[in-house]
Amino acid sequence: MKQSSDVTRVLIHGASGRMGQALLRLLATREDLRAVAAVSRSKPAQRVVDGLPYFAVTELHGVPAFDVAIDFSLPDGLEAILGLCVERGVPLVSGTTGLSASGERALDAAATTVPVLLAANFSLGVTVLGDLVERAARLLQTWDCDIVESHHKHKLDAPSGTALALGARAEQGGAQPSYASLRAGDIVGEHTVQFAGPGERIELVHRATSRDVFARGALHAAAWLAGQAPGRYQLRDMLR
Ligand SMILES: NC(=O)C1=CN([C@@H]2O[C@H](COP(=O)(O)OP(=O)(O)OC[C@H]3O[C@@H](n4cnc5c(N)ncnc54)[C@H](OP(=O)(O)O)[C@@H]3O)[C@@H](O)[C@H]2O)C=CC1
Ligand SMILES: O=C(O)C1=N[C@H](C(=O)O)C[C@H](O)C1
Repeated sequence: MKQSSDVTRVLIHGASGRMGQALLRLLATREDLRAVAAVSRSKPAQRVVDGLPYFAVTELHGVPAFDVAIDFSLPDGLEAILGLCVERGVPLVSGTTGLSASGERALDAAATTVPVLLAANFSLGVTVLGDLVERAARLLQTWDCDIVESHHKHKLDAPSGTALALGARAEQGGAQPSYASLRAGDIVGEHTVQFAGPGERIELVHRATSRDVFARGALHAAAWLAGQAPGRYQLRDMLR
C-alpha cells in the first residue's frame, strides 16, 4: 500500500478522450497527485506532451511505475488495464459504463488482490440523488417510476450507466423503473427520475453542465483508493 505522505503517481487510461482530457487538465492543478502515463487505444500522435509520456494500449507493458490507474475508456478496454493493475498490485478507479456481466466479474476477481472502485457517475449531486430516489420509491410504492436520460450524440451506451445505477436504487426502494434515452448535441449528462401517481407527479432532476464534476470526483476517489486495502469499493464508501 502506498505511503500517505508521498505524491500519488497516476496513470490515465482513455487519456485522449473527453474525460481523459478533463482528468489531465485538473490533475495538473493537484499537488498530491502527479500524472506519470497517459494511455489510449490508438498510437499517440506525439510520444510526450508537456513532459507526460503517451502510450497506445498495445504498449501497456512499457508504462512506468504508478500508484493508481484511472480508467475512462470503453468496456473492451477494461480487461487490459485491469490485468496490468493486478500484475503490478495497483488500485484501479474506473468510470467506464456499459460493462458486460463478464466485465463486472473481472472487476470482482481483481478486487480480491487490489482495491477497485467503479462508479457510473462521479458527481456529488448524483451520489445524493441515489439516496433521494430510493427514499421516494419506498414512500410511493404504487406510483410509476420512469428514468429519462439525455447525453451528447457521441455516447455509445444506452441507457447510461447513471440511469441504470439510479434504477437499481429505485428497485431497492420497491419500484420497477422503465428507461428512455436521448442522444443530442453536446449535452454533458442529464437524468430525470419521475414518480407519477394519480393526479400528481414528482421529478428528481440532475444536470451536469461540465465534465469537470466527474473528473474532480474521480481524482478524489483515486487519492483515497491509493491508501485502501484490496476490495471492491463504491463512492459511498468514501463518505463513511
Ligand atoms: N463515471 C462517470 O462519472 C463518467 C463516465 N463516463 C464514461 O467514461 C467513458 C469514456 O467517456 P468519454 O471520455 O466521453 O469517451 P471518449 O470516446 O471521448 O474517449 C474514450 C477514450 O478511451 C480510449 N479507448 C477506447 N477504447 C479503448 C480500448 N479498447 N483500450 C484502451 N483505450 C480505449 C480512447 O482512445 P482513442 O482516442 O485512441 O480511441 C479514448 O482515449 C464512457 O464509458 C462514458 O460513459 C463519462 C463521463 C462521466
Ligand atoms: O458518457 C458520458 O458522457 C457520461 N456517462 C456516464 C453514464 O453513462 O452515466 C456519466 C455521465 O452521465 C456522462
